[in-house]
Amino acid sequence: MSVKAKKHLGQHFLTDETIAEKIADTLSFKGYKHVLEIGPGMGVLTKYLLKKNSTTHVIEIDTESVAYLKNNYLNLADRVIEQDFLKYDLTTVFKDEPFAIIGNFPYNISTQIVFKTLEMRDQIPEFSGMFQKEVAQRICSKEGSKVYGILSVLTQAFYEADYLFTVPPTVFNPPPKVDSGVLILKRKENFKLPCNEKLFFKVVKQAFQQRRKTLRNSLKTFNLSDNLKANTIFDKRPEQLSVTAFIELTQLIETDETD
Ligand SMILES: C[S@@+](CC[C@H](N)C(=O)[O-])C[C@H]1O[C@@H](n2cnc3c(N)ncnc32)[C@H](O)[C@@H]1O
Repeated sequence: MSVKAKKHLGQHFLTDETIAEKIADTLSFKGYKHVLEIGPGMGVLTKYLLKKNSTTHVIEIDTESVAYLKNNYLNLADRVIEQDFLKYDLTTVFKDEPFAIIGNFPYNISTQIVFKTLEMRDQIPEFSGMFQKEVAQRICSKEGSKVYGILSVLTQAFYEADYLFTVPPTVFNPPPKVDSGVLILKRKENFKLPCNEKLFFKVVKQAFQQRRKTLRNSLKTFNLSDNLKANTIFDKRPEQLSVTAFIELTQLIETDETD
C-alpha cells in the first residue's frame, strides 16, 4: 500500500532512488548530532538519511504518510513528528541543540520554510534540499540578477548558498509542472551581523517592496535625515546592493536614527 498523493499538501513523491541518495549526500553530517527531514512522505530520502544518521527525525503533516512511515520504518517510529513544520516548536524535540534540516520540500510552503529556518539560524548550521528550481535559484542568486531579492539577501546574510543540481519532473509521481533544484546552505562561521539584525530585516524587506525605485524613495518610511539621504548609496536600486552593502546601509540608518 502506498500513500495517495494529495495536491493541497504539495505531495510529489520522488521515484528515483539515485537522486534521493544524492540529496541525502549533500549534508556533511558534521558539527551536529541531529538531522530533521521535513515532509518525508513515503521515506524515499529518509532511508538514505538513516544510513548516515541513525537518529534522524522526520516531521510530516499527513496522517496517511505518518502511518506508512511507522509501518515501514520500524526503527524510525518514535522519531516521526506528526505536525505542521511551520507551526511546531522544534525546541520541544531538540532543546537548544543544533540540527540540520533537509527535505524534498512541499513547494507551496517552501519560502516559509526558509524564513522559519532563518528565525532559528542559531540552531541550524546546515540546510539542504529540493525546491521549485526558480525558488532555489532565487535563494542563491547574487546582486544584479533579475531574481535577486528578499530571500537571497536574508539567506546569504547568514548562510553560504550554493545551487547544486536540477531535477526534472519525470522522476516524481505525480510529476510537478516545473523543474526542481537542489541547494545547500552552510551557515557562515561568523553569522552575527555587525548591525541591528531586526533593523536589517526591515530595511531589506522595505527596499524590495518597490524594487524599481531608488532606495531614497523606497526607504522614505524610515524618516531619514537629509544629510544621510545625500549619501550616494541611496541613488541605487535594491537589486544593485550586495549583502555587505545592505549591512552597511543598515549601519548608516541605525546611526542616523540614534543621532
Ligand atoms: C514534495 S513531497 C516529498 C515527499 C518525500 N520526501 C519524497 O521525496 O517523495 C512533500 C511532503 O511534505 C509534506 N508536507 C506538506 N506540508 C507540510 C508541513 N506544513 N509540515 C510538514 N510536512 C508537510 C507532504 O505531506 C509531503 O509528504
